[in-house]
Amino acid sequence: VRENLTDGAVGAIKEEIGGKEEQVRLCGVHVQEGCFVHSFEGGSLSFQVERVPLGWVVRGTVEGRPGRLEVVRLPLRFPLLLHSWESWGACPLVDEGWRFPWGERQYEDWRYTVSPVPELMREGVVSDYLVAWEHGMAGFLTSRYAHGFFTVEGEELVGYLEFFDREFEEPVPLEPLVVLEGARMWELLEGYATMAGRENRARVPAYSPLGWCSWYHYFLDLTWDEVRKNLARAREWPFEVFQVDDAYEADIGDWLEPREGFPSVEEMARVIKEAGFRPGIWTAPFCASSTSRVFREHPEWFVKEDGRPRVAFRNWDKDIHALDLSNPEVQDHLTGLFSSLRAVGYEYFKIDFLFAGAVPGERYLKVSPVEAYRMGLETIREAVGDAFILGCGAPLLPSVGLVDGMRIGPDTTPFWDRSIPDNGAPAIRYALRNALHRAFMHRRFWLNDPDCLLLRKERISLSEEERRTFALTAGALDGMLVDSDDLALVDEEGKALLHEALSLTGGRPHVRRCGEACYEVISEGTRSGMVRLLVNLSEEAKVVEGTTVPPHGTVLEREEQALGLSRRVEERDGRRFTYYHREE
Ligand SMILES: OCC1=C[C@H](O)[C@H](F)[C@@H](O)[C@H]1O
Repeated sequence: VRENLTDGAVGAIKEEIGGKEEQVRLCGVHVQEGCFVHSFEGGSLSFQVERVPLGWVVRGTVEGRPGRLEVVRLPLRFPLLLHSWESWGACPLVDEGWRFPWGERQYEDWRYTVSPVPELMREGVVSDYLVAWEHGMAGFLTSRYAHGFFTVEGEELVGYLEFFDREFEEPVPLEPLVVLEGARMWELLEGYATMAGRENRARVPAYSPLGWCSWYHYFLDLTWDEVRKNLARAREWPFEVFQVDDAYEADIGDWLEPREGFPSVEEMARVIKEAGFRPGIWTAPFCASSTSRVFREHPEWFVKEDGRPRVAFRNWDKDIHALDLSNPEVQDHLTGLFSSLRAVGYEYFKIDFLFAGAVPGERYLKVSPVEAYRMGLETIREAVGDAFILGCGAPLLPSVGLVDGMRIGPDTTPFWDRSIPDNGAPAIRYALRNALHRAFMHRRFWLNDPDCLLLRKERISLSEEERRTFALTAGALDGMLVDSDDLALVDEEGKALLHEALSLTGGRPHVRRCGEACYEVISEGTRSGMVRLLVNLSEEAKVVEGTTVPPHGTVLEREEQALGLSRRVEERDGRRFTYYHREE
């Protein structure tokens, strides 16, 4: 169905990028195949440039004290797809003159959710890990030592590797960089994600757990009684996982101590398992509040600033500190916590606010924040074995290969957007936009989690159309489907919507932008054959190839009939070949 690029389109693309190639400079060298050495004050970089289909790959090693290393300069073309370093971060398509819409107190209390180098986003435009434009993209394939990002500088896009104050006595691998041009943005992003997924040995579970989560109905007002009520009703639903979210714990950081009114975490797991579900639990494992026992008893375990534990962010009306994940005692603490939770029966771990593990500061080992973060995540991965890990509020590229699912957008909300700025704050509209803009990561990095479905008609300010838009988009994108309602408030229509979303999963989704805040998702091989979903996130109706899509709405076309296609299936060598043909 996805028409190939016509000769004219290829010609136009070549025209657009032709001649700009010599404007691509790598460490100051005009891009060309070969091996190069680039010296900087305090060290040197040896790199090789290799041509690949549609672009270049740069690999190499770096030693000494690189600090913030300029790697590439590219011609600047708007509109730009900007990318943010962690789950909740905004991924907008922007035009010249755009500036990040900082919220009130966001810089003081939340700046490290925006970027590990937030000061840059105050003055200019930063895109973390990758950046893309109509027919091109540039991106780093790994983030093991350094944080890779791009800035807009005059008429150029400049790519950097931030090593913070790290010094390397021996050469270490450079985070490989790819520059791809000559096809549509979404196709290039899929190609990039395939390369990066392989580079990081991505974990992609064969199936996506269907579940229930307490957060988006109860928030911190959850009671054990409400958990048990939903557990009883969940038997009438197709859930496998039943996950208790934030609210059960005595304090942030004291995960094995239940809040008053809750049983032990062991008892919670036993009750959930006895009801026939796979127990899931939420933690923010790299965080501890200033009032927590773990912080009071081990202040030396935390990332410092000028010798004192720094405040990584503020939430829950508290100062939250970040565990120093390079400290062996902290790693032992995390191993003890997660092996205990695994031992009492938890099979699904939603680990949240992970960005805290990568905030800059003074640590036990002289490693970068990125290295420390990966030490902490590797510790949890090893402790839980084959259990499912859902990352959240997580630096994305350093997490590939260590988590099974990943939240790829801001929190959903029981309202559309209430004119909330597009800066990572909770809003279902931007959760959907991120799910569409980051669809290229799905099943290449992990399973994408667009956040929870809201199916209830009461105590919610979403229209039926808006609830349907989220559910069907999550399904068509083959995203994780986790419901978050008081099940007593969900009627048969709501349950049917979950099943309709489920029927759209299992395919290979491709996203194409078809106008301002309007998208086409085509997915082949879903549970209901090929589907095409038009999604309109804007405030006015949009017409896409003759089809009118309502504001905040969708139009779903199923199967080949709706698409004017004939289908032929052939079984050969034990494999099924499905051919779709459009009658001209
Ligand atoms: O505090 C609970 C919580 C915080 C973050 O926003 C997560 F994204 C949201 O899903 C919820 O788990």
